[in-house]
Amino acid sequence: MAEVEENPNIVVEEESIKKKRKRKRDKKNKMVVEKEQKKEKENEEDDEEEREVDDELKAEIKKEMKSGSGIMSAELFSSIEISEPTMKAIKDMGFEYMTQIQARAIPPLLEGKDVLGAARTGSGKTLAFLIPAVELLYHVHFTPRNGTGVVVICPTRELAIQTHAVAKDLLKYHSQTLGLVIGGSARRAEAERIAKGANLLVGTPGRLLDHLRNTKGFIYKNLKCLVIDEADRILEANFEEDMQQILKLLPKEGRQTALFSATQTKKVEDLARLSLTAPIYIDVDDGRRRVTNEGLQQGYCVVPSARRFILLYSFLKRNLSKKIMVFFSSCNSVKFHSELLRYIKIECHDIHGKQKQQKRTSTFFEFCEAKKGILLCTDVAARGLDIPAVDWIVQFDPPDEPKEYIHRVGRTARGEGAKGNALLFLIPEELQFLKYLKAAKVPVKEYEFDHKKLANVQSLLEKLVANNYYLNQSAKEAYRSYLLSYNSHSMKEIFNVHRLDLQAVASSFCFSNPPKVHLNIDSNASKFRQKKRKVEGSRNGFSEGNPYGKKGGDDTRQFVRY
Ligand SMILES: Nc1ncnc2c1ncn2[C@@H]1O[C@H](COP(=O)(O)OP(=O)(O)OP(=O)(O)O)[C@@H](O)[C@H]1O
Repeated sequence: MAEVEENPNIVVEEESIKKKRKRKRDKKNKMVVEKEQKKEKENEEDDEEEREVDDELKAEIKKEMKSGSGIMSAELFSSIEISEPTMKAIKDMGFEYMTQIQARAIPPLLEGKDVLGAARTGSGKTLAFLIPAVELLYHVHFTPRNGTGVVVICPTRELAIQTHAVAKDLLKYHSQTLGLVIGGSARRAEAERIAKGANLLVGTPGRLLDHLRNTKGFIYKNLKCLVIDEADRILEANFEEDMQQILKLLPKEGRQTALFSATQTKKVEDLARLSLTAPIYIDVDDGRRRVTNEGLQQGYCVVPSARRFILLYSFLKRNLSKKIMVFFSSCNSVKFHSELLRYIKIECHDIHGKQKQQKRTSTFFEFCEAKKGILLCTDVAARGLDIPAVDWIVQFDPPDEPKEYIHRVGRTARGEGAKGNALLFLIPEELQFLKYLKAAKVPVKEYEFDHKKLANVQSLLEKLVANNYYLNQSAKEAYRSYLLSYNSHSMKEIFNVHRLDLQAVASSFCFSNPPKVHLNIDSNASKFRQKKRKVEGSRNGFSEGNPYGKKGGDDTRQFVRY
């Protein structure tokens, strides 16, 4: 060491090394500081960017709200006064922002006002009426001893089951009780549940009336709120008698009433029956240029009657990886077509009103869970059902009116940003229906299909149906039901059974000739035929002298009228 100290050069050298090291340290520190500053700046920029994205998102939601194209609102559930247990349940469902119908309908309902709510399919109407219903029961401290405080009426059993399930989730952190009453299920178990006290009761009209009349211990004198889902349907003729009786039995004094639907009724006579008090009419989609969802691509194809099934078969075969619902006009037609498709190795589910409820329910849940598959159904599945991720809605038989078309296609493209497709089959005679769809603000494009690409299986199918007794019976019933439901179509000027070419109709049910079936077609038919003949001649050969529409001496078709 001494040697080192004595050597000035070395000392100088040490000094310079120290300086160098210090410079290096300083440089390093400077770099670290600069790096940190850069990072801070970047963070600030990120924050700024996030704020901008947030603002953009909010602006987007607001813009959508204004333009009416989206279903979401910019309002948070937390911005309205909802109890903690309900709020917790909503959080569990994963919802933060309200949909537009929820933002507009929940506040007046919470205030106890009567509401008529209209918003497109899949826009969250169920929670719009269930949240205030649950809040009402909670705030008036309903206990099982008080009986039923809220009744929710749905037109179909599956919809009631689904609404009951949503109510169950919403009541998760509440002490209030819940009940479900639907036709086709065990009446006694339902009665026991009611007698124990079901504060919120969901049901279909017939079974509800049955319990109101016959179930001992059903306390409904404390009813505070009546909700009618798919109100326009419930107030239609089929439910009229049951509804009249239900409304007679339920208390009116101090009762709140809420009506919801995608196609809301405005008929004064419907509303008068419900004794509404200064109802608030909320139509979220008022002024929108279309009534169906943005993400829904809709088309129709014109197909000769005889080729309808072949087109359906070819379509399904090409889309086996998709989730598809096919609508028919009768239970028998669903039954036959599902049997036929299974025979020719196309797996499918079927749901219709002639099945046992247990089968209907299990099919419904199976199809809900399926990633792909085909469900053949009647209009029993047209309204309200929230089946996840349906790709295609095929209307093999036309709906009774544009309103039903809207509900059917509403089973796809549900919720914000969802996509879906719809295909309507029309025979050339039915093309006028498009005019009515247009008037109802439903945008449909023509989808062309290549006739040459259709499967060449007609004669094979005819052989199959001719040689299989059960399939043959089923086909006959389906053919008959098709004609009967065609005859009862509400838009008779378009869907006129007397204009149908029966030979062609029979072909689509895989018959080589129209089968002999018993029909009970209205007597106005002959008047229509006479009138029609004068105007455009007889297209299908019906006349007084030829009541079965035979097409000449060698016509072997059999068609019996009663
Ligand atoms: N606030 C929300 N945010 C996000 N999704 C929601 C919200 N509210 C409801 N949903 C979801 O939107 C879907 C459609 O809701 P819902 O079944 O109530 O529609 P709807 O308006 O009753 O349709 P329809 O007219 O066909 O009966 C459901 O899957 C539901 O869980």
